[in-house]
Amino acid sequence: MIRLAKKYLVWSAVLAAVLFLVVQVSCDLYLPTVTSNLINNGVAKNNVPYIWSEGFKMLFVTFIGVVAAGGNIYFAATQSQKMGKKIRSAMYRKIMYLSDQDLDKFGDASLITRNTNDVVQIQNVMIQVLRMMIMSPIMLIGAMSLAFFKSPRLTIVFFAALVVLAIVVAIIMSFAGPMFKKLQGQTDKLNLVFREGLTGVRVIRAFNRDDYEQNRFDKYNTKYASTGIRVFMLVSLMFPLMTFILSGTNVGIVWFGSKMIVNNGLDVGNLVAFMTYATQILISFMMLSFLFVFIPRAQASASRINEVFDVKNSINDPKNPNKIEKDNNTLSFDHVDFKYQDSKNLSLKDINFLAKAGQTVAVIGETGSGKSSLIDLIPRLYDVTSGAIKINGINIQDISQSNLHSLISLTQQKAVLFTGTVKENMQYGNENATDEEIWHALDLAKASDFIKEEGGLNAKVEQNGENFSGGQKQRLAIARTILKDAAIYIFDDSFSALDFKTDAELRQGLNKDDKIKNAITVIVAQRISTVADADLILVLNNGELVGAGTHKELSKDNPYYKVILDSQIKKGGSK
Ligand SMILES: Nc1ncnc2c1ncn2[C@@H]1O[C@H](COP(=O)(O)OP(=O)(O)OP(=O)(O)O)[C@@H](O)[C@H]1O
Repeated sequence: MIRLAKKYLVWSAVLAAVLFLVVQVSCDLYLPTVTSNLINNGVAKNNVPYIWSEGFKMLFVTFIGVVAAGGNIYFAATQSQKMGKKIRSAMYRKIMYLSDQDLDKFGDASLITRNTNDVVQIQNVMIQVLRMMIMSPIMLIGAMSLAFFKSPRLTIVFFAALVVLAIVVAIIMSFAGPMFKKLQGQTDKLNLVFREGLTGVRVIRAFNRDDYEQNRFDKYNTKYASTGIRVFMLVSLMFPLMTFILSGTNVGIVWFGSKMIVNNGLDVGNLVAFMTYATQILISFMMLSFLFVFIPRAQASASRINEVFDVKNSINDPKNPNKIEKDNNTLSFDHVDFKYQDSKNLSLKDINFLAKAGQTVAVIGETGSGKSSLIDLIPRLYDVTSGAIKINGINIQDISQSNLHSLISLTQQKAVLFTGTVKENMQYGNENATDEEIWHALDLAKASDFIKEEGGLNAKVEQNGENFSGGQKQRLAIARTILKDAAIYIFDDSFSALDFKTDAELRQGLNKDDKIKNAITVIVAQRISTVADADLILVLNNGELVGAGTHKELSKDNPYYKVILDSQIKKGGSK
């Protein structure tokens, strides 16, 4: 947590919070002395003018104390909130730059918990640190010295109380600390199950697994709740125990104090002041102990946040990058092997091919054969395990990622749309695109008809594009891809949600478009009809390239391609 505080707190504001606090504590510590004087020299001696002057002094000191407390709360609250804001943005920025490989290590649910719940834990503790953690020690030392000054013998009473209090706090903390850590881990699991349930709600209903999922959620929810109940019960125990100790201390002070008034000539005013100091000391100690209960919880959150900040991006830019311009480009795979981090086997083995500007490369193969993996390597969502991917003969690892991404336009298997308008979604592809260009892209993607019906470019796109059908979402994603002026257009199984007629019309349209005609197009598909026109068809089987050629060549003598072809002819789905 210190590391996060060092980086994200503004030290001048922290200093201001401390200064206000010092003023507040000084006022709080001075008040019992004024009270004591008022009783000893005013009330006891019936000196009314003195009572008035000390009374005004008390009011003035209280007013200054309240103003200083306000100042401290202002700086403590704004600093802790701003710290939270900065951590959230920094973590979001970090996550945006991490490769898929790095993100896979955490999982979505955990990253969301870290960026919300964990940051809130730190914010909550930080405001207390900027108040209590600074106030309590000053108050403790100040009140102890002043109380000792008033009556050294009576201090023995609250020293005894402090020892009892310390033992109680130590016992409670030793149990509560690990439980708070456990609670954070359980929050992660709860969020994971909740998120899975939410995204898979249709599947759950279709398979009638509502009860099963409900039970699964309840299991984690119960675990979370029971840890929560145990830890908060434990922490709540501190209140009655401390009140008991506090009251006992006051009884002790009054007991011994009254004897000392009779036998040793202790002033009544000094006894009253002493009791106030004793209360201040015990309350400061209580506050400090509470903080020490909550700090381990925030510390656990801070470690989880730091884990994200500490991840070294496995995909980096070179020190002296080459530059590739968008002009008559080539794309080649040169003995490419690829293995996912946690996987034992290679997902792609020795892939070689070359595509030139104006050509369409299609990738076909059965489920799990490595088609998406091959596509994901081109924009460096993952890096090759060995071999090289080259554009214009230059290894893509030798150019900057921004240069690489400027050359590529991609539609992924699952169409992703953002909340906003159709126009805003389209401008992801090209932020300067005119309405005319957007309509042209929508026309090509066979999306203009339903967008007109929805009310045009300002039609709303809801969360995850849920106000559009699967096929409509795909077409919008395709339109966005087309809108970008790129050297390589990639469509990962993007045509599968389209009917045969739309699929054929859309591809014909693409072939006529000036931008796409002169670029390299890479299409992943399951249907022979989608790939048949391609200049080069790559057939993948179990991560290996088992065929490369045109439809004519492959249908003649490639057994793998023929199996796919035959299966689709039988289903009546061939060209
Ligand atoms: N993130 C991942 N981590 C580990 N293994 C993965 C990951 N993604 C895919 N794989 C594995 O890599 C292999 C190739 O998967 P890939 O998604 O590339 O196949 P695909 O041909 O695109 O399949 P589909 O047609 O079903 O989309 C599969 O064996 C799969 O289990």
